[in-house]
Amino acid sequence: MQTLAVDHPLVAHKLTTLRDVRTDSPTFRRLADELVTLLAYEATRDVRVTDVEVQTPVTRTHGVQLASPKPLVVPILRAGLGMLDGMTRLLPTAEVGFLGMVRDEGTLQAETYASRLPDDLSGRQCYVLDPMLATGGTLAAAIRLLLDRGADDVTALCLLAAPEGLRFLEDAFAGTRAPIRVVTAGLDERLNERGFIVPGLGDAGDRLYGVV
Ligand SMILES: O=P(O)(O)OC[C@H]1O[C@H](OP(=O)(O)OP(=O)(O)O)[C@H](O)[C@@H]1O
Ligand SMILES: O=c1cc[nH]c(=O)[nH]1
Ligand SMILES: [Mg+2]
Repeated sequence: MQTLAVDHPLVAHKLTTLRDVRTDSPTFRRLADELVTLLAYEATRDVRVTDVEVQTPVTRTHGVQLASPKPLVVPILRAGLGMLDGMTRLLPTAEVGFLGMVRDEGTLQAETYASRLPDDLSGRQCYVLDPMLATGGTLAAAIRLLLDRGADDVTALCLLAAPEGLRFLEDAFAGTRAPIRVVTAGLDERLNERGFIVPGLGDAGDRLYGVV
């Protein structure tokens, strides 16, 4: 597994405001959206393309276009929905699948309550969106679902990742043939006793959409 923490002053600036407890939901949503577009630039570095010819007003030349089959973007509900527009802005032709997952705040185990994905993901590059990689249980279950359907390349985009979660994913997918990458805007210190990322930004779903 490869991990990339995007090191860029604009990313750091937006992430700092996102963390701030005083940032309200509308601002949080806008910043999350902007951050994803910056992360997506790095996360799609290996997106598959094919060579094409293009006629400019001056001459014919060579270029590329996104290859088939189209990439699949998979936001993990609820908080991952806040990253979808920022991603599809950069990859407008991608298809979108959905996974609904919730972590039991007592046991920290992830449960899948909704799944709307193509049955066959053979040869598909998949981009999973989830702002928080904490214990890694949610993301590991999501990546496993995609690999089981044949995905051969999975990149997760996270706003924050904890070292514990990254280690969990490393162990879970050690020896997996398909490339697996995590691209994050911030690599935080640790998890606290409630499984929250420290310093973190709190509950991403609540900050985006309100406390449920
Ligand atoms: O790495 P983990 O320990 O599994 O935790 C991370 C998960 O927890 C949060 O979702 P939550 O369960 O709060 O659902 P929500 O998006 O509906 O708020 C977050 O959005 C991740 O999906
Ligand atoms: O810090 C955390 C951990 C899990 N889920 C969140 O939304 N925040
Ligand atoms: Mg939540």
